[in-house]
Amino acid sequence: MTNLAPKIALGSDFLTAYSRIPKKQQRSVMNFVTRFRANPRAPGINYEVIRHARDKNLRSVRIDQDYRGIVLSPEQGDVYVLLWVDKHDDAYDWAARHRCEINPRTGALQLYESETLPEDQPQPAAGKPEYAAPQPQPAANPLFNLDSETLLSLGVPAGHLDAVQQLTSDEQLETMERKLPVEAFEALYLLAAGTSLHDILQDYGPQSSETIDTSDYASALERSHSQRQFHVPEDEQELGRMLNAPLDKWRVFLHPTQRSLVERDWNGPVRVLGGAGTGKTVVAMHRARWLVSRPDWPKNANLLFTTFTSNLALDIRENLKAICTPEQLQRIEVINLDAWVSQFVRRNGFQSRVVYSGNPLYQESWNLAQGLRPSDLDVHAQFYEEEWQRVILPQQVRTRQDYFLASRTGRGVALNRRQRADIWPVFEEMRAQLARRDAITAEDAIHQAIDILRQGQDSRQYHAIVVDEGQDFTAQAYSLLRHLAPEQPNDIFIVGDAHQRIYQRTTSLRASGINITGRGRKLKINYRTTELIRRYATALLENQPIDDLDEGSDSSHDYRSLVQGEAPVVQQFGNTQEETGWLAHQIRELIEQDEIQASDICVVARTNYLCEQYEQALQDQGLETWRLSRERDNRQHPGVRLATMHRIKGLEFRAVFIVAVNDQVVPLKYSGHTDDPVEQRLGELTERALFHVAATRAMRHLYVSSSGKPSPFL
Ligand SMILES: Nc1ncnc2c1ncn2[C@@H]1O[C@H](COP(=O)(O)OP(=O)(O)OP(=O)(O)O)[C@@H](O)[C@H]1O
Repeated sequence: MTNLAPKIALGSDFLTAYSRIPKKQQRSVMNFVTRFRANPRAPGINYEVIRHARDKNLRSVRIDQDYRGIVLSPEQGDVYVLLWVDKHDDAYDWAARHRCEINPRTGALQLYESETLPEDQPQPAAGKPEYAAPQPQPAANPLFNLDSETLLSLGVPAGHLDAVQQLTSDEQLETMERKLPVEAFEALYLLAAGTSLHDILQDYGPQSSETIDTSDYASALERSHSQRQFHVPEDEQELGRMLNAPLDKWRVFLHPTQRSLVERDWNGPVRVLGGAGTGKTVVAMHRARWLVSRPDWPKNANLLFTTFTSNLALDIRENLKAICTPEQLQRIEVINLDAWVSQFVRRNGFQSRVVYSGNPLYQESWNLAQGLRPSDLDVHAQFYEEEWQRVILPQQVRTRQDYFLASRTGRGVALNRRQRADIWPVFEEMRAQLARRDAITAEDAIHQAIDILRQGQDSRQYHAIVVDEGQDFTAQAYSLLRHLAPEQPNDIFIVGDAHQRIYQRTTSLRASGINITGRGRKLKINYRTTELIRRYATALLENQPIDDLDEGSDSSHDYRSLVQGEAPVVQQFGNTQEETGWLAHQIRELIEQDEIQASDICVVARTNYLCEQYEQALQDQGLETWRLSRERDNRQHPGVRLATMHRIKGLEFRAVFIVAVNDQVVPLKYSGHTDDPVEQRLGELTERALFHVAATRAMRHLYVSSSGKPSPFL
């Protein structure tokens, strides 16, 4: 397929190279790219042949006196791909070592390093699966027992088959990373890590049975395997956005497994799982953009993009600006669900304020309701709070009669009918006390919202809904969402990860009327943390029952990071003073030696009180600090960040210090002790999940420290 207008693509590596050159030259590159995009055949653009090039289709172009761009400019077709930019000699050197070609099996446009000259390169017949390159001598204990044909189908270039078949260890494979096309390395890495060949071929192998034309670059650019590395900007605005944030690769380069979730019609609700850092939020944002930019998106219809925490909603609102046009943005309403519910019920005449368990109005009401506890029931005070949270609110038990019928599955203490009758007044009183204060729980407010919708009092509807942090939504919240979007294709798209559930208990989508049968998917590549940090964080939840938001279970055995780096550092100290001394020293080293910005370092503690203490200690040692609040973290603001484990959810930092991981702190010894073994187990799971969330925020460096007796989790 050949388009009439020239096709201009930018490579991901081009943007990385561009981000590294001085600002002044970046301006020249910007001007050049704009001119180039307007007309790549303009007389002022001189394409120079590169001597000793491994790839005969690469040319250099002049940016200014010192800098050169490297462009893939094949003879056939009208396609130009900007691959690299650098100082003159470095650019030529880079160009001499690289190839950019269409893989004859997968059809992906691939960029990789090659040692062979074009004439020495073995050429598999395009698209024909009976490639008969000279079979290399396999190693005695090969890492991969795969024939050439299979390796080609995984995206390994013909010129590297021999080297791959000679590999005998993971370490050797890692040394080949730079030489292999990114997707071929990824496929081999995952294979070596234990993913089945069948699964790898599904994700990385040929995506159709079409015969690949290795000279048709325009078609190659349309394949999702190419689009993780190469992007054709839609217009001048998009080009500007790419060059203004060259390292925010998530804006344009989706992984094929991410893109396959975003750019397609789904015949109903979809649930996407994925460990921390696998790009769930990125996928959810692209999905929202894709939906509202469709030509058939109804005029005046809106998409609801909802989250559990308000902080994440703030971030998403900001980040959507980077990928959406103003018209698309107007169609997307981003709001955390509690805020949405609160606004909705108020608009419909209910003036109650939504309150949570830490709120003084809530606490006052609770204390008064506790006065009605029967004296002869031998249960701990905490039992009532648990009963309220696990039975009364989720099932919307409103009368004594309802309570007799309510399911108490999963509660550790059995209650007979008389006992239920005896304790019911406590909960009735709690609601009455809240009402007296014009307050309502979030759960009751959701119930009210559903009632309003059921009665047709307000007919608010969205054409589609996207949910992030799906693990923290209650069954009732999902019922509400079900009422807010008509059942139709592409109606609800949910991303979540129960390993990170820190606010609620298990959810069942199907029990809330959201049927995802056949539409459950999973993301497996962690883009954020190093593999060793990922493993450490995952081990914190080993052997714990983790659900899939829909009555099934989820495992993390196929979740990986391809980023190499140092192992997490775990340190134990005799007292807090020693720990904070070490902390300040490490932070200084990161800033001075590793050149990490203070604002890219976060110290995390279990409670606000601990955050205050550690903040003071750092300030005493002369370090500037910044406490993360409910506001969006503005990285322009200087200072080492401090946050609780709850607050750091959804964020990421180059270095994370989890401090005071002490006995009685992690897990936090609650003031209200529970006797219920089920509650104890779930409480511990939540504490582990919190620790896991904190650990998975670290991109490159993770430090975990304790003083005094360490946490049993260490
Ligand atoms: N296709 C991509 N290309 C480049 N970077 C990506 C891509 N997808 C995700 N990332 C980056 O990976 C990191 C994690 O992404 P994101 O926050 O969407 O993951 P998540 O699964 O929602 O994480 P968590 O559940 O831990 O909050 C971010 O820095 C994001 O920019």
